[in-house]
Amino acid sequence: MDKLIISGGRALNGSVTVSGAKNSAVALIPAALLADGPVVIENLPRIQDVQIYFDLLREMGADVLFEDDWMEIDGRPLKPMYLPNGRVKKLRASYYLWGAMLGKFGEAHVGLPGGCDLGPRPIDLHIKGFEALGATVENQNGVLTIKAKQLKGARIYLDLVSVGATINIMLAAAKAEGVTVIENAAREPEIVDVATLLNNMGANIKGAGTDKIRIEGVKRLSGCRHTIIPDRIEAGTYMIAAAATRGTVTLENVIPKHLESVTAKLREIGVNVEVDGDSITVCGQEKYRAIDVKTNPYPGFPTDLQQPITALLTQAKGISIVTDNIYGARFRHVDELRRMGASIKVEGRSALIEGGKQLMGAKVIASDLRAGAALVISGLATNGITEVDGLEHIDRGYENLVEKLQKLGASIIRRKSPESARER
Ligand SMILES: CC(=O)N[C@H]1[C@@H](OP(=O)(O)OP(=O)(O)OC[C@H]2O[C@@H](n3ccc(=O)[nH]c3=O)[C@H](O)[C@@H]2O)O[C@H](CO)[C@@H](O)[C@@H]1O
Ligand SMILES: C=C(OP(=O)(O)O)C(=O)O
Repeated sequence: MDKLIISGGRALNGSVTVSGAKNSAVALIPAALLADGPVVIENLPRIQDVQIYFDLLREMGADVLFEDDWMEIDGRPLKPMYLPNGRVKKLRASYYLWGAMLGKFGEAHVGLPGGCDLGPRPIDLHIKGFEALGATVENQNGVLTIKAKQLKGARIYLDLVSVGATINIMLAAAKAEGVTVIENAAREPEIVDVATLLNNMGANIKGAGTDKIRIEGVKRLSGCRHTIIPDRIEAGTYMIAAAATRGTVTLENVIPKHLESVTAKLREIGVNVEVDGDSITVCGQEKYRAIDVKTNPYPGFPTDLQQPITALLTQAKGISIVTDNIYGARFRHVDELRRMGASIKVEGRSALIEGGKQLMGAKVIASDLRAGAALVISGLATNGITEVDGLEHIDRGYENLVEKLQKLGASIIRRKSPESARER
């Protein structure tokens, strides 16, 4: 397997352009299948999750072209085929094929998804949503068969705020008969992005970005062009990396509003953050304060930056408490940070970090995407050599990570395994 080799202790300096959002991309691609015509999606990140989706669409028989940062998708040749596992297990967002196929054909046969192992990731709310729209849902050996003669709009209250369930219901309801109202909907920017695409395709969706979304079903959706929003999680990762290495980094192509919770928490730690139009400059400082961080649905602090900010807080003198209210077991990075000398205790859904100790380079393994980001940040900020294994997780969500960090002055290389060197 490939590894990252980081020679840490150098400040990151310069500017970095943020890519299109992973969690939008992987929802917009299946959404495009609902159109009776070609949809062009621009600003797509070149990441593994997008590549897997591209391969999946080809496997399903869609006409699809993927060049540079855009993809043209024509779902007209598609048939409601059986997708039990294989690629659908390689990413979380294959769950959107349930909503997209159900909305398009009135039936879907798609296996349970994969994605980051963050502890239990139930799908009961997705099922509840499809059933409320009049579908039957059967789980046969890990494959969901979802069917409806005619999807009918309904009022659906989500017991928990769920990004995936909110988007899946929007996909299924866009062409349903009548009006669907999602209450306690997720408000993440990626939901607004998906609603924007669907509306450009001819859907009638109001309220995306609030906790009440109203979808009036339409008969037909057509092709259009859409540009993906910037990835707030990628941006947040570089903001935290700049702070951890005491560098000065400007992030270009961001929507600062999407990063307000991150900006607020970095300022509380003592990092200087300046916002200017669609760029943010982060200026690291010598000394940091220990703080508490609680993850919550948007606009709260994102769980996807919980692991990276934990890495930064190992440098803040005192005790910080990081609580993950979304994924209470998302702490597999902690053992690896301990290997680097961090003093962190996990109690329930919180990590207690005794910061201010000098970390050291070590051989560590990324157990999931953002654990990988946390380990890279620690490696960059720590004197000595850090080797990060488990790159298949990092590749799922960060476009050109090594190149972007090298441009900021980091000493980081990807060492190819003999197998992957042979493949090239
Ligand atoms: C592809 C994608 O967009 N992934 C994101 C999405 O994941 P994902 O869509 O899987 O996460 P959800 O927003 O659905 O999960 C939020 C919470 O609801 C719970 N839940 C969810 C669905 C369900 O049917 N039942 C249930 O109990 C989950 O266990 C979790 O505690 O949102 C997460 C929370 O912001 C992010 O970490 C992921 O990066
Ligand atoms: C958890 C994440 O992704 P996924 O839901 O795709 O596994 C993530 O992006 O941090």
